Amino acid sequence: MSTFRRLLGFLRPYRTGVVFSFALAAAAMAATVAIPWLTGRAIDATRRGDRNDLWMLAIVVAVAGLLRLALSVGRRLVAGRVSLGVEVDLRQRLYAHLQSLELGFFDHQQTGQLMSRVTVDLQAVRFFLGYGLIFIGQALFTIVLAGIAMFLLRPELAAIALAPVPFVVLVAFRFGRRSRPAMQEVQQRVAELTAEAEENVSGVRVVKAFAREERQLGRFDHRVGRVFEQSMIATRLQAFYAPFIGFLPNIGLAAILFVGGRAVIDGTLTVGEFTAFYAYLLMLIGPMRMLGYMLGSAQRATASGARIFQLLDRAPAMSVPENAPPLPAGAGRVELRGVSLTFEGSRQQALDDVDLTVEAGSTVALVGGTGSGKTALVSLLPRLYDATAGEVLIDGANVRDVDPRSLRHEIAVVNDDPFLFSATVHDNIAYARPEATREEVELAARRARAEEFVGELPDGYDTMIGERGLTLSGGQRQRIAIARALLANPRILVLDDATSAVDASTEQEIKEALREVMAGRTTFVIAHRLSTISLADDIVVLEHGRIVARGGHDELLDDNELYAEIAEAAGGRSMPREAVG
Ligand SMILES: Nc1ncnc2c1ncn2[C@@H]1O[C@H](COP(=O)(O)OP(=O)(O)OP(=O)(O)O)[C@@H](O)[C@H]1O
Repeated sequence: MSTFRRLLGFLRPYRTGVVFSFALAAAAMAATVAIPWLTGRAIDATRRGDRNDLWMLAIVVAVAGLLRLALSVGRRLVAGRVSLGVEVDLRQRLYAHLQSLELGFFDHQQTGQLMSRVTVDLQAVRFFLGYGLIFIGQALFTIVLAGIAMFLLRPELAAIALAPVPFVVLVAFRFGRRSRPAMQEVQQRVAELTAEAEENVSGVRVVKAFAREERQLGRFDHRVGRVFEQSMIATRLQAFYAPFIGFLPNIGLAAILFVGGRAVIDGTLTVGEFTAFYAYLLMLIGPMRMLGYMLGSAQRATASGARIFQLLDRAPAMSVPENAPPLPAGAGRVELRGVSLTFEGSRQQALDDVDLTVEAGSTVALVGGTGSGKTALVSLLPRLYDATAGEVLIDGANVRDVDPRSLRHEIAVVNDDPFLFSATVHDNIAYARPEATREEVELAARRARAEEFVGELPDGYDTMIGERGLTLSGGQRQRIAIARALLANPRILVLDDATSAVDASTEQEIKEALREVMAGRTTFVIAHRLSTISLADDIVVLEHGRIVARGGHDELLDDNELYAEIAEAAGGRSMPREAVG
């Protein structure tokens, strides 16, 4: 189905509004078209010296004007409602669709590109659907009505006056064909510009830290230049075609002056009729210009629509069986059977034939060099990614067969660079359980050793945290994230480098608190410090996506060279005391 027809589909819920605004527009135009005819009769009445008729006609013209005013106000109100309604629907649909897409999709997207689609492209579409279409309808209607009025007045003159119309259609068609690809490229470049701006703002710390403002400015200027160049191409097309469409009726005007003027001299046409005719022709110029302009906006909307549909047509890759049951009750036993994972767009396997069973309630540490697949492994548990091969089972249920919401409810992940929302500390901690009481939130914060610094914030738990929590230190953010995970009260807890940014003594405190929380939960710990690894009963060593060893610290030190190396780098060969026993 063509993009244009699909766009029209968005108007379906507003059928009544659309029909109504077209009807109002048509009635307003009928009143407008009546005015030149009435004017013509008034001029003839003047020539006859008929004061009564003149008086009557003046009143009727005023009434027609008032009618037109009322109808136009009504039309604008109804059309505005349709336009804004389409905007709301489109926004909600796009946003709901984005939410339904799997994490892997976002790995390959630039935030700015997505933002541009949900803002710039959406505006173009809603403007056209809400107003543009009605303007086009109104313009066509005026041309048809004025044409009929002219034919009724004088068919042969009308034929001359309307002769340019087929050319107008032809020119408009050519304009459309040339301008659509140009507009599509403009929209694409605007999206690139938005992406650049977004990265500059998000990455402002790095930009400042390396004093690279000028380089960023240079890149931004380059993008701005690209938008300018392409917009100029589109503008040149519009600059030529739109006035040209408006110019064509002027030819008719000249012809009518000549032919009609002669008819008046010959006495076969009254001055009033001639004036009315002339007024009709003038009346055509506006709508024809409007047609040219609106056809441009139709091209823009179609280009934008294509970009929006590209997004809407991207089906979620992660399928969930219909009526999938919730995760069955259990204590959090995890089993990976022959699991492999290759990320989209990657040639290398992140996990290669991994078999791993973690008994309920136990704590396992994953260690390995960077890129060895630790994060990849734990991201399979809440089904953030699907394994390319093999099965992931939690309490005996394949994660692919259960409702992902219930699954994710039971698994909390804390990583090294947690994302916090622009909201209060309380709301950030209570993110997974907004109904949690203040006491529960405070208890979670106490356990995560966040209580003290939260108490020092200006409004305590009600302090607003800046975007992404950037007003807090890395260690503070991690503690809020741990509190958030603890409050969720999950069956399985994943701490992926979750204490990497806190100092050793705070980590020690968090660890003690975690011991208490970890009791009765299955916990995965990814850490580079031996002191954190010591939280685990059991250590799994990963290398190039494969499990190469598993066991206790001492055992692995003796048996596994890679582990011995990692342990050495992580703080020495001997385990901290509290880990023993
Ligand atoms: N979203 C992704 N898309 C494509 N490739 C990815 C993605 N995430 C990770 N990878 C790749 O998969 C491999 C395993 O990555 P993973 O993040 O699991 O490593 P890790 O062991 O957690 O490392 P680190 O200790 O540095 O965090 C790496 O080669 C990485 O480049």
